[in-house]
Amino acid sequence: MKAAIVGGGVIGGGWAARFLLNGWDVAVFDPDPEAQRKIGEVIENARRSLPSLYDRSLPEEGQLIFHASLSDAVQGAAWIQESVPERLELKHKVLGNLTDLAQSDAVIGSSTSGFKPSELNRDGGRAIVAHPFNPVYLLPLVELVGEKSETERAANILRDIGMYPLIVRKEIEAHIADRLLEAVWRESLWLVKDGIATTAEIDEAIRMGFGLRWAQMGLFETYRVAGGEAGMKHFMAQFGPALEWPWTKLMDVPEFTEDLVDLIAGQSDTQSGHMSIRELERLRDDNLVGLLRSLKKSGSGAGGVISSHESALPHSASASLPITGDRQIPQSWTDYNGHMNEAYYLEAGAAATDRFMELIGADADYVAAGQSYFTVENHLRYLDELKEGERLIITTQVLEGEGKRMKLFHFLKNADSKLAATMETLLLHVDLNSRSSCPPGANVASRLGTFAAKHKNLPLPEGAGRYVGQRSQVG
Ligand SMILES: NC(=O)C1=CN([C@@H]2O[C@H](COP(=O)(O)OP(=O)(O)OC[C@H]3O[C@@H](n4cnc5c(N)ncnc54)[C@H](O)[C@@H]3O)[C@@H](O)[C@H]2O)C=CC1
Ligand SMILES: C[N+](C)(C)CC(=O)CC(=O)[O-]
Repeated sequence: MKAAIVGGGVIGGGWAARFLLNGWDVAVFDPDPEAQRKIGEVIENARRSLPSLYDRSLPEEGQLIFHASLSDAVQGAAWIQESVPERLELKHKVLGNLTDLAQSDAVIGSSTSGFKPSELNRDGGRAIVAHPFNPVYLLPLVELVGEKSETERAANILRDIGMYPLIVRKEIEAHIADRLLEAVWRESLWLVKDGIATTAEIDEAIRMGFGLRWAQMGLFETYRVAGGEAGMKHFMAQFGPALEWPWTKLMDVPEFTEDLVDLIAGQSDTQSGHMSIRELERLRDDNLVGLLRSLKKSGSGAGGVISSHESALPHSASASLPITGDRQIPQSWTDYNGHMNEAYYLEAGAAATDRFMELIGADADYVAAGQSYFTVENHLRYLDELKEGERLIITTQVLEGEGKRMKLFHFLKNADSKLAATMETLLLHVDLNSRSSCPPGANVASRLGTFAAKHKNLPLPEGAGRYVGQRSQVG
């Protein structure tokens, strides 16, 4: 599949990375002579962060091509994303050209933060609004506005690349999220202008408090909980009157005088000027990956989107030993020594055991029906360093698979097939109701038996059966 990115700045670069890392070929058209360098840097950031959200590998990267002509860029594209600056006359010109050049079944999306489809298409265009959030390669939300069947078609494509399409029921300036953001932005500008708070203090007010809540429950669910046992009605009775006092400046907009711009830009330099924009982007991305990975555990908010995208990604396969893990090492798995922390070798090995259980039919349904395996012993050997962003591939050999016992040997290798660790793990089959060991069901026993019989012909892996501190036999 091919996507064409028209305008490759902050947002176009993010779109390019999102499509590319999900296996699409990407063609870019942007007259800026620096566009290739800038997009290259955004894609580098995306490569170190997006795959770290997943415990499976993403599809192989597509091809990235820069074109000097708009018609070459859009030729054969199934998705065309316009991300030129937010000026209506420019959007009209570009979207008009795109309507003429695009293949008839291509989705044409506009990244516009505020214009409505009826404004964008005034000169005969056929674009829908596909409004993303920065960084586009990590944040799933895309607000879709436009004709129903077109937005539904677009939503399916966006889900396939791990995004969360939110179809907006009626067109309105600034859609949903930017209306909310603008209210916070407007109030913040007043607080700085009136000398109430600095940019740094406002950012602390957000990130030390409600910013943390919003990522996992949003506004209404958070306030429902804040109403205590009496819930939303009590919350509204208690805080409703304050809306009329009012606490806020509502629609007043402070004039962007030179003084106000200097004040805000100066405070922002004091607050964050010690880091370059690229460094700030990497800090933001690492934090987002950590937050999103936590949300993934509970399936909350954007974490649920990543889990459902992950479950649609194919597992890697091999002819010899089964592949039970194929993933990128997230930055959050590394430690003060600059490599993957020992605890995460166990996490990766445990995930490989879970995957092997699925392969023999001891999957989520089997567990829900009351049977499972418990790990009773592990032996991990740390043989080589693994670094942030490296690919980790795990294969598994069955050493024993009879009756209640299942002994597995996981090989943890990097992309160059260098062995970084081994994990030998002994599990017992259990009845989850009685919490005691028992033989597995016939299907699981048979599938495990097939693996065990096949792997019996393989040599015993070097290191199998070792105890802690055993001296090396070599040399
Ligand atoms: N920056 C943000 O936080 C967000 C921006 N948006 C929207 O995305 C769109 C783009 O914004 P940014 O990426 O921030 O702007 P930007 O200024 O970073 O990038 C715009 C790019 O468009 C290119 N361009 C200008 N004229 C062009 C033309 N005729 N054909 C092709 N390329 C052209 C420029 O060279 C530049 O690289 C706007 O509509 C904006 O409202 C949406 C979500 C967030
Ligand atoms: C400031 N902005 C209106 C361009 C912001 C957006 O449109 C969305 C975002 O990523 O914050």
